[in-house]
Amino acid sequence: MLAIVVIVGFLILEVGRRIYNNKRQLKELELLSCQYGCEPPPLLQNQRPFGLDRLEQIFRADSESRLMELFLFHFRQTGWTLKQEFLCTPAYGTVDPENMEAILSSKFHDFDNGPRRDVTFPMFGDGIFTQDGEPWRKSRDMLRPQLFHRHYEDLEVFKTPLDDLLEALPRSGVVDLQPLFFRLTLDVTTAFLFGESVHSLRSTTHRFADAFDAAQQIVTKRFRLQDMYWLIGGKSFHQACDEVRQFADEIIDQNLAKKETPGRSKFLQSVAKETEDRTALRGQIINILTAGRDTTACLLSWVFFLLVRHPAVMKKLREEVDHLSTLGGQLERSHLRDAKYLQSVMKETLRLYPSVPVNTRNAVRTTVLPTGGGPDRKSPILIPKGSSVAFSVYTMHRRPDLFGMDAELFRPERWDEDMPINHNPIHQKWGYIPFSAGPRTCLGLDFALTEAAYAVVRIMQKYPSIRLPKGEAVDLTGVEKQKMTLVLQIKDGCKVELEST
Ligand code: HEM
Repeated sequence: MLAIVVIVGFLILEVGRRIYNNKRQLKELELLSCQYGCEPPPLLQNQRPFGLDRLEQIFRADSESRLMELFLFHFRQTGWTLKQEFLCTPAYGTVDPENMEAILSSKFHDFDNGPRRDVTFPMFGDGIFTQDGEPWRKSRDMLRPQLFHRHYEDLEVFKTPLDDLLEALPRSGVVDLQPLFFRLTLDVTTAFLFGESVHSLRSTTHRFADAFDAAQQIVTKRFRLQDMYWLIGGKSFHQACDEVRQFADEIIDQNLAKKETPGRSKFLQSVAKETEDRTALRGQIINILTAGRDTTACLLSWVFFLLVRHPAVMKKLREEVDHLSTLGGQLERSHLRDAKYLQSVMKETLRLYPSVPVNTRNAVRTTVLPTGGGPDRKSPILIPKGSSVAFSVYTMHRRPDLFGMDAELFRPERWDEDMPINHNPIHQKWGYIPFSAGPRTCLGLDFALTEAAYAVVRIMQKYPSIRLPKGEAVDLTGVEKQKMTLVLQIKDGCKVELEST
């Protein structure tokens, strides 16, 4: 009896303590709100208790391959910054360049990556992508020089994988380029990191790629559940992660054992020198492999998807590629950078289809974002400690007030015009961020654009005719079916009809 009284008493005290803390926290938040002139952002209305309809909508839109369209609709319906209640937890969303600047740069220290580390750790291990704070800073300082363009200025690292890709393509006929681009970028990235490609374009068995894909698929599902990620895992996940790790270890061992030979990876040797042990080295390598493979494969897939649906753009690009072919000598990175229209085609593709279309950060302390609140949606908003803020670069890149009334159209020429985004320095810097921006901006930006540009040129040089196959759908941009993993893929692939001379 006494025990029951003690337990009940304890429960009453605990509930009282929580109510008191909540009230105190609310009061503190109100005070801060007043101090900074904050007003609440518009609330995405729920139709069902606990925001269950939100979860339902997300699963339905995902199964219909139009998740990005749903997010775009939410922002258009509500405002460029919004709040939503999701399973009793408030969460924020924004596509305002001013807020992006705060989250990614001026208030960088108020945010971290939230559950990202726990969600991905079994697969990625410890590395730049899964770290925050001082360990992240150290990784970034160590990796940045390894990705300088002088390491691939002569394009040598891309050459053999591209030869293999062209070999794998038919002389003429219809082919789905998307899976081949995933193999290409795996071969390029492993060649760069390990000094030795896994040659997935040459072989019929893809042990590493299969394990990598299997583990990554589960990681994607864990991401969806955020704090409840631990519900998904299980034996198959850990098996796939073990295989990724085993494979990485094998290839690292082989490479480190090599003497000074051309096949020896400078990247691996340099990172090994600065890394404490094998586990840390493996972690960094898997992190970069993940960052570099799918993102670039998606860029290439969307480039060709759009080109075959826009013959005038294809024609203009071909003129530039033909001009490059007349230059003679070896193609170099500088030639690709000077190919202005090709650069605009890639820029426009990443505007409409940024490889990382949505991302999140978590507030590590209560903070203020500069805009999105109140009736005019221009007042600062308060972000309480622990809240997540999602940002949809996909939606921001389609804002007509930033890119013009034809923002939904694929038109590379816009990059030579005076777009609304150019009229405000914050918009100009933070309104177009396919590679993110600020202290955590992508370290592989130049590598990726060089790789993709080289692939486009080599493919177009081999095939004077690349067309849309008969029967392939031509939808408005954004209406086609999309597959959202950690990156944005084309659901039905990128089918093109090739014809070589
Ligand atoms: C079209 C291709 C690519 C796109 C669109 C892209 C985009 C991005 C984005 C949006 C981020 C920020 C992620 C975040 O903060 O949550 C990022 C980070 C990163 N990317 Fe890329 N990326 C691409 C290719 C590459 C390649 C090829 C490499 C390396 C070979 C690479 C290495 C990295 C690294 C190391 C980071 C982490 C930076 C940090 O946290 O400090 N990326 N990338």
